[in-house]
Amino acid sequence: MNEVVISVKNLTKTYKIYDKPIDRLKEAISPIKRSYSKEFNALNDVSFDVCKGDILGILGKNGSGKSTLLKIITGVLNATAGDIIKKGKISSILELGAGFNMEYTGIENIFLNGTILGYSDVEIKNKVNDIVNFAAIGDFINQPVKTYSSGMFARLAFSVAINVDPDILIVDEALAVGDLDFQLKCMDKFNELRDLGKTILYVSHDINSIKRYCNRCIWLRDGRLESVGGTVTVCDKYLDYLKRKEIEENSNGYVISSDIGEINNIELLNSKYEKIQSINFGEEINIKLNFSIYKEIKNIVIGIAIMSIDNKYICGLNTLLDNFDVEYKIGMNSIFLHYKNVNLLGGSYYFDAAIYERNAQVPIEYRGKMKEFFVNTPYVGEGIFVLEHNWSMGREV
Ligand SMILES: Nc1ncnc2c1ncn2[C@@H]1O[C@H](COP(=O)(O)OP(=O)(O)OP(=O)(O)O)[C@@H](O)[C@H]1O
Repeated sequence: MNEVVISVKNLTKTYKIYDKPIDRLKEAISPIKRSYSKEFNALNDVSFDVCKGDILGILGKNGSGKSTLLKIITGVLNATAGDIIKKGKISSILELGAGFNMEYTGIENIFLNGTILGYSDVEIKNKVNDIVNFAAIGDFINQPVKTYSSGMFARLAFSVAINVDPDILIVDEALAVGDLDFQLKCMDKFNELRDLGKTILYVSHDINSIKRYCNRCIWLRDGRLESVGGTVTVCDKYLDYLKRKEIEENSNGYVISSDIGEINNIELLNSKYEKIQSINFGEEINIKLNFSIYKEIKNIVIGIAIMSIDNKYICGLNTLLDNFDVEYKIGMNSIFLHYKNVNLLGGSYYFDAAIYERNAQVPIEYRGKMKEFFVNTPYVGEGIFVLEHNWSMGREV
């Protein structure tokens, strides 16, 4: 069991919200202590642990409470309730240069920040050269920071945060500071800290970068901890949630029906024809579609499509395209569709199913979003699916 370096227990942060600015004053001077505010929980009973060496990704939409959580962890904000236990020096790139004094020179600010972090003068002197070289802002290092451009300011602040040898580093989307050279240096430093086994808390809206760097994730939703666990699982759940939010409610279950036939249900089966609830990446599966035909009709076509939950058309197959004759009888029928390798990337998808007349033009019955399924995928690629592939250097395969 790894050593826990941050333990967050039942953390709640409550703000008072006022409809009008004047209400704040009215409340402050009300002789009968009348309330003019509503309470709002930016964080609501959040608990999780971070272990030494974890790179914890923090996911959540705008306003979900990520910065509030990080500010409480770094100590610039107090919680309303709950506890945090922290072990080690925390350096944060959360509010770049928040601890800087604008009248001081760059060098003086390096000492100021180092002292705030608890380093002695001698320890800071040993780090100054690294910080100055990393920031690479030339002679400006001896000028007051109020004369800096915003880019220079960010470079120095970033350089201090990342070079002070923290035990725990908090990075908030800020790795994209400065020009390409500086970004590459930052990424190298980030990798170096990771390889040294430092603990990193990383907030980003770029889910692929979270998947690339983090081993664990938390997802905050409206101030509550919605999910905590392995990166791929939490990211895929979060992506599903984002996609679902995007699609309109009324796009659920598009149906066309007639009295000629009916689609009864779809079953998801593994290669041994046993029922399954979810699919593992690359798995061989079978789909059993049960349908009924009530009236004689010349030839029918069966179609099954896979749609992503944000309604992208992933793969549509039908018996006409595959030259497969559907030999139906009046009454209940079953047809099987065999997929060899389901190389879909992780997340939720739907099956649409349809019965068409012989030209696959007119639907006898169409059932949209008929069955939802989930694909479990390790982090093997980005996008929607992974084509079978291999790499080679300097020669054709
Ligand atoms: N001082 C404050 N008074 C009232 N509400 C606040 C205050 N500070 C933050 N909030 C609210 O708390 C919620 C959480 O804010 P927070 O900045 O933590 O979100 P976030 O997840 O970091 O968002 P983003 O991704 O946009 O940075 C938001 O609804 C925000 O409006």
